Amino acid sequence: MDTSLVLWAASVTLLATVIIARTWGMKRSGQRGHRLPAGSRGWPLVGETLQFVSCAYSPRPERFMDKRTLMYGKVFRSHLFGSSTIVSTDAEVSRCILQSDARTFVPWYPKSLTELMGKSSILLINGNLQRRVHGLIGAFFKSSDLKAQITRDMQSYVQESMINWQDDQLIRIQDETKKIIFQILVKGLIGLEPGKEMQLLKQQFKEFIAGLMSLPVKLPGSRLYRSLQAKKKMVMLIKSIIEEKRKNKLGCAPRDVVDVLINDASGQLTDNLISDNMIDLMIPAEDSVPVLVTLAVKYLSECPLALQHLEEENTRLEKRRSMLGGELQWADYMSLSFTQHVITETLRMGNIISGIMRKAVKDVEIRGHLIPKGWCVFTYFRSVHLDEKHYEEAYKFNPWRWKDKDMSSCGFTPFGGGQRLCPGLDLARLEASIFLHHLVTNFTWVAEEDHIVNFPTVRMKGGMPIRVRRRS
Ligand code: HEM
Repeated sequence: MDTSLVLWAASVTLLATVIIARTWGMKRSGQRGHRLPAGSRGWPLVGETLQFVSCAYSPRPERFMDKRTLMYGKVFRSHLFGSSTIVSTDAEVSRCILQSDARTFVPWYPKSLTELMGKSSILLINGNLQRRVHGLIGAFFKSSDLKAQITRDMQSYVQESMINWQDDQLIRIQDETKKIIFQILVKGLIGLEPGKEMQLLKQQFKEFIAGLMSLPVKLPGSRLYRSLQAKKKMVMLIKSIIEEKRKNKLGCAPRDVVDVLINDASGQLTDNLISDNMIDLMIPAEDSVPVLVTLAVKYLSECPLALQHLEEENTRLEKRRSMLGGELQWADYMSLSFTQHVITETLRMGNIISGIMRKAVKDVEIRGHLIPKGWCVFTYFRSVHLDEKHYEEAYKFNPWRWKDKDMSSCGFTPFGGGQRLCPGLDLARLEASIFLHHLVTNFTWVAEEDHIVNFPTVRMKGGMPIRVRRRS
C-alpha cells in the first residue's frame, strides 16, 4: 500500500480516537458541566499505587499529594489499590464527603480487611443499623458511669505498670501503653478482667490483626486464613460471655458495651452481630490510642518547653489531689487545658488515621467536582493538617497554637466526622491524659533515637524507647 495512504489512515484513526475520547470525557464530566477532576490513571492495573506506597513509607507521605495538588489542584483523580479514585486534600470537599450518608457514599476498605471484619461490622454497615449501633456505643462511651470506671481502671493499670519501672531502665512507651490500653478496652467492651481469658484474647487478637493488610487469599495456611481462625476463637469466647450475661441479667446499669447492646429492644442486634462487632471495635481502638501516647512522648521529648509546661500543669493538679485526698476524676483530667492542647497537636502532627476511603454509590457532584458512581474517594486529612494556610509553621510541634484556635474551623478531623465520627474520641483523650499525667508527675526521662513509620499504620520503629528516672 502507498505510504501516504497508510499515514492518512493512521491520522484519521488517531483523530477519531481523540474525538471519541473527548466526547466520552465530556459525558463523564456529567450533566450541568460538572467536571471529573484532572489527574492521571498511572500505569495499567497498578495505577499510581507504587508511587503512593513509596511516598507513604517515607517521612513525608503527603508528598504524593503535594506533587499532584500543584499539577491538578486540591481535588484530583488517580488510580489506587485497584480502584479509580478521587483524592481530596481540600478541607471543604472532605467535610462534605464525611457529612454524606449511605445514599451517596459507603465505606471502602481493602479486601483482606472486609473479609476479616465480616458483613455486619460497624465499620461496614450502613443506614439504620449503623446509626443504631453507633448511637448506642457513642452514648455509652459518653456516659459518666463509664468515664468514672475507665478513669479508675486506667489509673490503677498505669500505676501497676509504672511501679515496676527502675531508675535508668529502658521503657518502650508503645509496648507499655499497648498492654494497658488493651486491658482497658476489653474491660469496657466485654467486661473481662485481666487473667487467663484476657491473655487468650490478646494472643488471638494479635494473630487476627496480622492479617488485616494481607493478600485476600483464604486457603488453609495463608495469613488471612489464620487470622479468620483466630477471629472464630475470639467470637466463641465472647459468645460464651454474652450467654452468661443473658442468664444473669439483673437489670442493673450497663457496665460494658455488651451490656448495652444486649439490652437493646429493637431485636436487630443478634448475638452474632454483637460478638463480631466487639472484635471489630478493637481494630480502630487497640492501636490508635497507644500510638497517640507514644507520639506525644516523642514530640514532647523534642520540645523541652512544652514538656516543662505539661509537667507544671500536671504537678499542680497532683498537689491539689494530695491536699484534698481521694482519686482524680475524669473532669480533673479534662480540666488540664495545656495537656489537652498537647494531645490535639499530637493528633494534628501525627495523623494516626491519615485519611479515609469511601465509595460513591451514584454520580456525586461536590463543589463542582464530579465523583462518578463506583469510584472511590480518599479524603486525605494529613495534607489538610499540615497545610500552612490552616496552620502557621505546620511542621512545628506547637501545642500553644490551640489556645485560641477553634478546632471546628480549621479542617481538623483526626476522628473523622459526620455519622461515622469516632465514638471513642473522648475515651482516647482521657486515656492519653491519664498516662501522660502519671508519666510526667512520677518520672523524668531521656529519649533514645527512634523515628516514625507512616505505613501501613503510623507507629514508632523502635517503640519509642526512653530511659526513665523516678522523681524524688
Ligand atoms: C487516637 C485514637 C483514635 C483515632 C485517631 C480514631 C480515629 C477514627 C476515625 C478517623 C474514624 C472515622 C472512620 C470513618 O469515617 O470511616 C473512627 C471511627 C471509629 N472509631 Fe475511632 N479513633 C480513635 C480511637 C477510638 C477508640 C478508643 C474507639 C473505641 C473503643 C474507637 C472506635 C471507633 C469506631 C467504632 C468507629 C466506627 C464508627 C462508625 O463507622 O460508625 N476509636 N475513628
